[in-house]
Amino acid sequence: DEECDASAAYSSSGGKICASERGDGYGSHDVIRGEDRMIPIWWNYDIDQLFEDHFDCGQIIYGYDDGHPDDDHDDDYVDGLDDQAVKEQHIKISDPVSETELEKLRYQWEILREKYVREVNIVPIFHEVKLDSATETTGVDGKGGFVDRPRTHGVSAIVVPTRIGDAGPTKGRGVFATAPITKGALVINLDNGSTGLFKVGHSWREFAVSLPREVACNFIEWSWVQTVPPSSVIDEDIRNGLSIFIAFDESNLMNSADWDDVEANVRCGFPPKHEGDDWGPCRFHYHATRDIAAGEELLLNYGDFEEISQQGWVDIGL
Ligand SMILES: C[S@@+](CC[C@H](N)C(=O)[O-])C[C@H]1O[C@@H](n2cnc3c(N)ncnc32)[C@H](O)[C@@H]1O
Repeated sequence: DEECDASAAYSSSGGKICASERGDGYGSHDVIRGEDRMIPIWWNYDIDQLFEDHFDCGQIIYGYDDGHPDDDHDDDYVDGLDDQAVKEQHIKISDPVSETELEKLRYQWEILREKYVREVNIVPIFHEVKLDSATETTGVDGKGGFVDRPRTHGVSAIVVPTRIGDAGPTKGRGVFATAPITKGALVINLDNGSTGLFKVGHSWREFAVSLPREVACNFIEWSWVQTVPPSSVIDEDIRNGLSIFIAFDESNLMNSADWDDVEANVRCGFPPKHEGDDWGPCRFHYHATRDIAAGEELLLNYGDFEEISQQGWVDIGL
């Protein structure tokens, strides 16, 4: 095939990469021509290769495109922010996220939830759909325009009053309290029948590559890997042990405090009854570590539930 030969490159294993479909933002037609079979080029990609090479997410996701496309993107989060600005970021009153952006996010959560229910559903999702009005305009038509579509709501894992706000140029969107939250209060309940789970890295990879580009990039950003401890010796919950999780609501917009060296105000597990005792195990509940004022950003320590090294992704096959 001439078109393929003209632009052919060779993979490290010697297979020819047919790049004729490159540049459409999906890349799912790229194949490595092996001896006698065609393997999609993304087949063995790890999470970073999916994000960078397959979807080129840096071009469309906040915080990555800072004019230094060759930089390791991990450094971009802190580029240009002095320490004081970083420390103050979580208490400043955030700009709201536009209604258009919110509609797009809600629509993307619906796409992910519906696809998960159809194709994976390892833990049954309560697929609650509530119609406010049949005529409300919401959702995108795939070309950036809006189409008429009934407004749907899923259940949210966040159980306190919050809104989505702009958390700053490097962080993207974040979750902000809209009313005071008392120390020890339940903030997030991921045990609410609205959290997806993958046990095998490759099924998560296949799910990701079959999504439209922007949804895929968000899906990759929002997924996390966690080793959940059993609640007792006879607990055989399939969610125990190493899994990839994805929430289908605004809880997946919570940013990390430990990346900015500020104190987290929300923590996975159960607060101790007596000051100074240990927190209970981190499964699916998150509580306020102190009183939180209206306007503050809700911040977790990602390090409390996933390894900072991200070794879990490697262990699960990504
Ligand atoms: C679970 S999402 C959080 C929501 C994300 N801000 C958004 O708008 O979609 C995780 C991603 O948020 C960003 N993030 C979270 N905490 C951050 C921080 N402290 N500084 C910079 N970026 C952060 C990173 O891009 C990370 O991969």
